[in-house]
Amino acid sequence: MTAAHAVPDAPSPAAPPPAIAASGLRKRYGDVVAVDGVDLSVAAGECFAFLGPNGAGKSTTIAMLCALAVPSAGRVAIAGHDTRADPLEARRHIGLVFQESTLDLGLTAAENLRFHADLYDVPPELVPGRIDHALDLVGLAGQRDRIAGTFSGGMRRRLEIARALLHRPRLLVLDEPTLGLDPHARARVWEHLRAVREREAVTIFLTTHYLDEAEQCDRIAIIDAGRIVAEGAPAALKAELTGPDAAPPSLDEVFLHHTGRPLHDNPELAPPDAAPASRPEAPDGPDGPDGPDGPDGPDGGAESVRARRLAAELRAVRMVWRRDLLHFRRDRMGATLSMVQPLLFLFVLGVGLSGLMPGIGRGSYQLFVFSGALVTAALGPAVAVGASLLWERQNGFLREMLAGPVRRESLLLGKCLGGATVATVQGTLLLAAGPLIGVPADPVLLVLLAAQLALASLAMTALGVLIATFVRRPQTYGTALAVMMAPLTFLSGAMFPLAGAPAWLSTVALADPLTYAVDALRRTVASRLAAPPPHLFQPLAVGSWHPPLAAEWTLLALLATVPLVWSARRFSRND
Ligand SMILES: Nc1ncnc2c1ncn2[C@@H]1O[C@H](COP(=O)(O)OP(=O)(O)OP(=O)(O)O)[C@@H](O)[C@H]1O
Repeated sequence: MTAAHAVPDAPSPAAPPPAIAASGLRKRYGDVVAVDGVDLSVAAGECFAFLGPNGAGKSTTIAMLCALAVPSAGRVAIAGHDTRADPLEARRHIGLVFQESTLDLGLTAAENLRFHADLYDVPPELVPGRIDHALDLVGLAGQRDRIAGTFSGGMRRRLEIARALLHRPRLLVLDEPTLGLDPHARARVWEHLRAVREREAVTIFLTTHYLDEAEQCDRIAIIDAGRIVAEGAPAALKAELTGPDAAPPSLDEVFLHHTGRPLHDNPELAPPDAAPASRPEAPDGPDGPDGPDGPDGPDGGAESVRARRLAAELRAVRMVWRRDLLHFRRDRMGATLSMVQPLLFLFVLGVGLSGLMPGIGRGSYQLFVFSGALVTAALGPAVAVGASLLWERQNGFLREMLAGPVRRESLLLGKCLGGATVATVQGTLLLAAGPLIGVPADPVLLVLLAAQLALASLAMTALGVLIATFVRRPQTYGTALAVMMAPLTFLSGAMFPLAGAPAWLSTVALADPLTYAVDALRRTVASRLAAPPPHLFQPLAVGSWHPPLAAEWTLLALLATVPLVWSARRFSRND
């Protein structure tokens, strides 16, 4: 990957800005200085390899280059865009392939690409052509409708490369693109990277532990203990070691000379038998269905930039929301299981407990617990969003979303709207059981209940997401929920009238957000009943004051927005 992409000695006035211009980059984690004053300049069109032993600072450097970690000192500009001043614009010009897979393994190859296109605001009319082109480029044209989870490791990597190229970035960053692949899969990845190089106007910056891969790049930098210890074309680095006339050493020896240890002291990373295939003929083909820059290139004034960005944020919200709905539609088992508890609540507890309460007919009691069953139906899917955020943050698609050119608030909003929609649908399904227990089949009532469920679902989702921002492991979140769910449901008055409970219990119940959701739904049901038993259907009391229904709605709206804003602030991009 050398001759056709030589680095210019000095930029001419018409030359594009460097793909990467980094100066004095430093990153400190507590006492650890991970990166210690790195300067890098990678020209547009160059292929640049970043080498270093484990822990040298490669991934940290990549995180700073991609505006995913804020440098402790120093600056980075990507294609002329400063990552501090305008991280979103800088990210628009980067296609990033993480070290670990960030595909959504439950979606097809084409769906993964489509969601990426939405995230990066690719004009919708261009998306089908770009998907075909990108899949073709990495040899996956026949696999577009296959679920990504069924792909081999090599195919996943190639799909990630296709995905990273979909928005036509100026810079393709690959963190160990062939780590863990067998020699054949490794050679295939490189074959396609070369095709990318030939056919797309893209700069490639990659880290690798394979020196034969680094050797194919225009330039190499070796980083050790956070500092760049050598930089130059592979041939020049070798020549430096021995002088121009002597037999050139291997890149291994160059690495050993600069770092004091061989790159492959980790046996897992020893060079495999098969080197990547030699450079193939440049494949024929267009720059892509819409030319090298595409029609979504840079455009005019500040107004149009603001409008474009707002549209991009809204599109990202819709993308995250649609993705959650797609998963819900595919997960029939999950949807069915989460209806079991509310049905038990309504038809088993509703019948069983009525016998324990003297003077209460079974029918009345079932009507009474109906609102609690609705909240229970929505609660499961609502709080599952917090868990899914943690799982996806740890090992999945969320990392891809966080690397995108959209604000984290948009991602969280999309996630919360997705969870709230699923929760509302689940609750609304239970509404269908209402007439069986005497809830009037009144369309106005059903619409009112569905609207309240939607608001309550958004509040429960946002509260779950907020809790998720305080814990690191999904398991911890699961434990926290297991501890909290039963008391919160019990205290909400879902099963017994709070008016009849000891004063201290009714006071504690006021701190439970579910109380307001249950009460608002119950009051709405009662408003349509001919003669609701007054001892069961007493509205919530705060001292001697009965807050009006509108106050409960307002509180639920606040319970939705405050945690959402709070979690957005806590939602760090870079861990
Ligand atoms: N979030 C973090 N908190 C504390 N220390 C960190 C963090 N991330 C990285 N480090 C430390 O910074 C140093 C550089 O880590 P980094 O992951 O950048 O190295 P690397 O060259 O990418 O390593 P590898 O080849 O193993 O992926 C290491 O000492 C690492 O332990």
